[in-house]
Amino acid sequence: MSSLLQGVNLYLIGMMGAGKTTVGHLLAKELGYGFLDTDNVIAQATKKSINEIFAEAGEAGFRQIESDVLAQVCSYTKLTVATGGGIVLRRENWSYLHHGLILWLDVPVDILYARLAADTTRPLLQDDDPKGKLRSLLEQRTPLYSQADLRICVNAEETPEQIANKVMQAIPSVLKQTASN
Ligand SMILES: Nc1ncnc2c1ncn2[C@@H]1O[C@H](COP(=O)(O)OP(=O)(O)O)[C@@H](O)[C@H]1O
Ligand SMILES: O=C(O)C1=C[C@@H](OP(=O)(O)O)[C@@H](O)[C@H](O)C1
Ligand SMILES: [Mg+2]
Repeated sequence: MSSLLQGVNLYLIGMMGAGKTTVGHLLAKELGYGFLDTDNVIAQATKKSINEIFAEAGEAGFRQIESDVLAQVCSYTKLTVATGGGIVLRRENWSYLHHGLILWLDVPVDILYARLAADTTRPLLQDDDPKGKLRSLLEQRTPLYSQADLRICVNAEETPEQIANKVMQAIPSVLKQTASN
C-alpha cells in the first residue's frame, strides 16, 4: 500500500474527537509511513499546551502557528498527519493539504460528545453547552470538511482498528479516480 500511495502524505481532517490522532497512528503503521499530529508538533515547538496557547495568544494566535506548522510538515513525504479539527478554516491551509490525500473522518455529534464530555484539553469545548458548541462547529465546518478527497462515516460501534481497515480498503478507489481524471 505504501508503494501505491507513492509516498504521498495522508492528511486526516474532521471534528475534535473524531479519532484523527488515534486512527492516524494505526494508518501510519499500515502504510509504513511516519506519523505526525499537528497539535503535538505545535506543543513541542512552543513548549506550551494547546490550552496555554489559546489562553495566551487566542484562537487567532493558535491558527497562525498551526498554519506555520502545516507549511513545514507538507515539505516531507511518507507521512500520515493527524490535523487539528480547525485546520480547514484557513484557505491557505488547503493549498498545503492538497499536496496529499485528504481523509475526512465523519463522526456524529452524539459520539463526539460522548468521547469528549470529560476532556479538558480542547479549549473550544470549555463552554456552558459543549454539545451545542460541537453541533454549531460541525455545521459551520461541514462544507469545508466536504472538500476532502475521501469521506469515511463512522458509527458508535466501530473500533479504531475497524476504521483504519475501512480507510485502507477505500484508498484505492480514490487513487483510481485521481488517475482517470
Ligand atoms: N473508534 C473509537 N472508538 C472509541 N473511542 C475512540 C475511537 N477513536 C477515538 N476514540 C477516543 O476518542 C477520544 C478522541 O480521539 P482522538 O484520536 O484524540 O480524536 P481527534 O484527534 O480527532 O480529536 C480519545 O479518548 C480516543 O481514545
Ligand atoms: O477543532 C478545533 O478547532 C480544534 C481541535 C483540536 O484538535 P483535535 O481535532 O485533534 O481535537 C485542537 O487543534 C484545538 O483544540 C482546536
Ligand atoms: Mg487530535
